[in-house]
Parts: sequence; C-alpha cells; structure tokens
Amino acid sequence: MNLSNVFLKSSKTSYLKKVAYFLRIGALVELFLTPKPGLVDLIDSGSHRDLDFDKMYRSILIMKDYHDELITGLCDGFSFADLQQIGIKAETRMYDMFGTNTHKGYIFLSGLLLCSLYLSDDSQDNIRLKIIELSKEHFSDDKKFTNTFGGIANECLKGLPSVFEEGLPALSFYYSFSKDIKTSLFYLLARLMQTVEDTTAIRRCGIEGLKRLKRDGFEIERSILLGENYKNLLISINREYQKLNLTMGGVADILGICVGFFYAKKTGITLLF
Ligand SMILES: CC(C)(COP(=O)(O)OP(=O)(O)OC[C@H]1O[C@@H](n2cnc3c(N)ncnc32)[C@H](O)[C@@H]1O)[C@@H](O)C(=O)NCCC(=O)NCCS
Ligand SMILES: Nc1ncnc2c1ncn2[C@@H]1O[C@H](COP(=O)(O)OP(=O)(O)OP(=O)(O)O)[C@@H](O)[C@H]1O
Repeated sequence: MNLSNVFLKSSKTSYLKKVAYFLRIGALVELFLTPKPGLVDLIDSGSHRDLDFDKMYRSILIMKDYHDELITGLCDGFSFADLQQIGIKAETRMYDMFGTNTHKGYIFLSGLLLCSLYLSDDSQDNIRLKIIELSKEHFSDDKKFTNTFGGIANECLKGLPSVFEEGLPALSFYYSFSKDIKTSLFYLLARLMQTVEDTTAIRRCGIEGLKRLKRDGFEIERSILLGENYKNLLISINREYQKLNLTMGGVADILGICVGFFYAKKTGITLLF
C-alpha cells in the first residue's frame, strides 16, 4: 500500500469513528431523556420488565467494540456478507450479556449508516440511495422480514425517511428558534410518535397501539407548541402505557440516530448535509 492510500485509510477510519461516537451519544441522550412514555429512562423502565437503566447504559457502551470492528472491516474492504456477520455477532453478544433485546434495532441502524457513509460520497441523496441498496440486499432473504407491517425493514428500504424527512428537520426547526435543547428533544419525540411505524408498539398492542402513539404524539406536540407544562402530560401517558404494556422502541431508536447526526453536525463533522 502506498503512502497516500495509508493516509486515506486512516482519515476514513477516524471520520467513521467520530460518526460512530456521536451515534452512541445519540443513544445515550435518548436513554437520559426523561420522562418518556413506555420507555426506559432515569425514573423507571416504562413498559419493559426485562430492561433497566443500567442494562441499557452498559449496552450502549459495549456498542463501541462493534462499531470499531465494523469500521476496521469497512476500511479493510470486507464484503457486505462479512460486515453483516459482524452485526449478527454484536446482536448475539447483546443477548449473551443482557439476556434480552436491549439495542437490536440500534445495532442494525447504526451499522447500516456507517456502511452507507463509507460507501457513498458527500450528499444526502447518495447516502439514502446507499441505505436503500444495502437494505435491499440485507432483506432479500425473507427470513429477515419478521414483520409484515412497517417496521425497521420498511424504514430502511425507503432510506430512513423518519430520520431525513421527519426527525432531523423537526429537531432543527424547534431548536433554531427556541435554543431549548430539552424541549426540542421532546418535540422530536412527539413528531416521531406520529410518523414511525413502530413494530414494538404493534407487537404489544396491535394496530390500536400504533394509533395510540400517533394520538398521544399529536397531543404532546400541541402542548409543547402552546407552551403548556408538557411534562405532566408525558408522566400521565407513561402511566397509561405501563398499564397497557405499550412501548415505542422504534421511535426511541430513530430519535437516537437523529440526535447523533444533529450533534455531529453541530460539532463540525461534515456529514453530507
Ligand atoms: C434487521 C433486524 C435487526 C430486524 O429485527 P426483527 O426482525 O426482530 O425486527 P423488529 O421489528 O423486532 O425490530 C427490531 C428493532 O428495531 C426497532 N424498530 C421497530 N420499528 C422500527 C421502525 N419503524 N424504525 C426503526 N426501528 C424500528 C425496535 O427497536 C425493534 O426492537 C434483524 O432482522 C437482523 O437482520 N439482524 C442482523 C443484524 C445485522 O445484520 N447487522 C449488520 C448491519 S450492516
Ligand atoms: N429507552 C428505551 N427503552 C426501551 N426500549 C428502547 C429504548 N431505546 C431503544 N429501545 C429499543 O426498543 C427495543 C426493545 O423493545 P421490546 O422489548 O418491545 O422488543 P422485543 O424484545 O423484541 O419484544 P418483547 O420484549 O415484547 O419480547 C430494543 O430494540 C431497543 O433498541
């Protein structure tokens, strides 16, 4: 390998490592955001008897090994099939360490994003096309399609519209005029509750569960825009979700990705848009 190739490889590695770092920060910000209906946060485990704050926190920290391994594989020119094996191994490690699904969705989404960033040039359209291309390859095997409605597969096959068309614009919009990051994050949560086809909600409560997320997301957004005390609303919705066993893991995952990108951009990492 000549000197310029060595330089190119090390600059790509450090770029992807910075992005991966911010994706983990996004997951941490999501976890710390409190109160969140149905989800694990600083106060309770929402509707997740098998999860708690400590497990979720450690699950995010151990994602670093997975991201590092994936980035090394990418920069060493591994095939997509080999990169997928790295993702599957990370999923297995997660189940072995925590005995449950702590971050299956996030492992997949963050891995897909890192692969797509590496393989595309600097424009949002190109990264989205790459996400679609890789997702088509990943989900070509019907066995990986466990859900018939919405879900992470459809989200990825459309190039993450919940991130690029809904989440990032919503977060930037609210933050640009309020400069209030906490309320901006709850505004983002409210918008994503209305748009993400969350299969964790469907599995727990059927289509009624998804409709409930949309209705409550609308109410939270309304309350924020009217300048009301939206925290009490979030607390009471959390109590109701606990009774119903309703949750929204997909909304949480997409929120984490949006926050990761938002902070990466704020700290000056050129991220295509
Ligand atoms: C794609 C995977 C994770 C989907 O898992 P599964 O079929 O169980 O889907 P499921 O609907 O349960 O979703 C998994 C998780 O995604 C999140 N999620 C749910 N709905 C959505 C949504 N609409 N958008 C985004 N995330 C969502 C939730 O956190 C959920 O727990 C799985 O099939 C897989 O292929 N894992 C291997 C990992 C891999 O190959 N990684 C390589 C990356 S390059
Ligand atoms: N703060 C959070 N609290 C709970 N779940 C979260 C949080 N952040 C992300 N998630 C995602 O939600 C998913 C967990 O949802 P859930 O427990 O319903 O899935 P499951 O294990 O597939 O289903 P079940 O527990 O009903 O068997 C994880 O993939 C996780 O990534």
